Amino acid sequence: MKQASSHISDRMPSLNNQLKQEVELYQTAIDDLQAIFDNSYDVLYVADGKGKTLRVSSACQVLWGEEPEDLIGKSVYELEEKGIFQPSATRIALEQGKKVHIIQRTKEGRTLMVVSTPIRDSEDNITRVVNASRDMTESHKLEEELNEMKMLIDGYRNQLSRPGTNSQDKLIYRSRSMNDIISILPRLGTVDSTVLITGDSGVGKEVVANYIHENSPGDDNPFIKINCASIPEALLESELFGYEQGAFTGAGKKGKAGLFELANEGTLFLDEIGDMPLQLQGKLLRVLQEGEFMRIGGQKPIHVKVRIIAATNQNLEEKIKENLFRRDLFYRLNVIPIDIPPLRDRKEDIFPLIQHFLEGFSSKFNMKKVLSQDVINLLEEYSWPGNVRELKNIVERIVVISNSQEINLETIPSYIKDSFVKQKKSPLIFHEDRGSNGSESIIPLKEAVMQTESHFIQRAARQCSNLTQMAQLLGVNQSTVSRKMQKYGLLDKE
Ligand SMILES: Nc1ncnc2c1ncn2[C@@H]1O[C@H](COP(=O)(O)OP(=O)(O)OP(=O)(O)O)[C@@H](O)[C@H]1O
Repeated sequence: MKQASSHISDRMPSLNNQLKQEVELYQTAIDDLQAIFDNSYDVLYVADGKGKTLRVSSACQVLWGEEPEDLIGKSVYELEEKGIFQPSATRIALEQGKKVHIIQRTKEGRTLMVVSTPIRDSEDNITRVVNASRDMTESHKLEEELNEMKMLIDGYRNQLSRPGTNSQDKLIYRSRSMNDIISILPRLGTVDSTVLITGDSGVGKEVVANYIHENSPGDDNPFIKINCASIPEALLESELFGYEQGAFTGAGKKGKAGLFELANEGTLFLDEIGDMPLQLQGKLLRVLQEGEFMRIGGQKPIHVKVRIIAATNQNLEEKIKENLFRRDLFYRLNVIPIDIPPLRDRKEDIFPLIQHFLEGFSSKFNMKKVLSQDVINLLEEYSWPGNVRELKNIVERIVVISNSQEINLETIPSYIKDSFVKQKKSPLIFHEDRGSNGSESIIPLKEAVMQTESHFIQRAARQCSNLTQMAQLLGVNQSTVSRKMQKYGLLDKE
């Protein structure tokens, strides 16, 4: 025994040396591992089989806003509850007993992709969970921006395919009243003042709105239209202002940009503004005044620069009296009022419109159609309660149903012909005056001749664009037309 102990003591110096070397080796390995731990591209986080934090990279400060010493020793369950990270990858890996990939949000507002791997001992117990967390905040933001762009594109596509847009329609007019209106429109394109277009249904309010946009310098900026009467109130709000994710049951996962966002830097055409619900009128007024609004369920205001063109066929003053339209919104919209007269008050437009639609439908249906003079006279004298829309529909109808190349009176719907019978007036001659007792008044023949001349010259003037055409139509020479126009005060005074 004595011999043996002396033998060990003989070897002590060399054993000490060996141990020292091994300790140094371990120390170097630990230092290397620590360096890898701290400098790995992913932030590493190690917990034990109960979820207690054992070790964490020094970069944890950036991701979770905590120093390593504040985390080490703490349970991941406790940290998750405090919202340091949500959800805990370690907890999920322990629950599922296998490697998991999750997206984690941190209290610092970061988005992490975490791969959590459980390590098992020889008896298959989980002794460690190693998490590698990668900061995805930037790429997540990019993804959100991409989604936003996709939504914008969807919105634009939606608008482009939305039925009822008629930006292809040319604006046709010859009357003085329309000429006065149209002449100011190009100037409106250069300013961003709000325009309110009023007029009966079908007079061409939307065509005028298109014209303003197309004749403005920013005509390639968005021009978005919405009909406030055709969409239920709840839907109208989300269409106009958009919503955040989860704002209401059925709201899309990613939220949605509204038309105000889509129309940014461009024009939003609010058709049938008179039908906008009161609650939304307030929200619209705020956008007009402050240039900002919030999406439904949103917290942060969104700034937009949108030019508003609104249109209505209702009497907004009346609606204000009935407390159905906000007076302050009316004033804010009515900066540039445009009132389009009904077609019956601008008969000079009827013939060029007929010609325009006749050409359009003839070429659309691949037919060559002309109207008889009787038909033209009748259509010119009709009162067009549905205005240009009705005229367009009638022209389409008679082009389609007439068998012959020349469209004659038989093809005209009877309600148009009957309207003259009811009024006891002939579309082919001037209106008959009635005396105070209701009987037809007799006027001197000379005056009757003058009235007839004046009437037919006016009618020819509506159909023709120059004196030569008028002379041809009336079967006289140009100087006669000119002289008679002067006589009846029908020449432009300008
Ligand atoms: N001056 C015009 N020139 C050519 N087409 C016109 C003109 N005015 C109206 N139209 C046509 O008549 C139809 C009705 O016009 P529009 O939709 O602009 O009327 P609106 O006043 O906006 O009607 P509503 O009040 O019912 O919305 C459209 O097909 C349009 O293209």
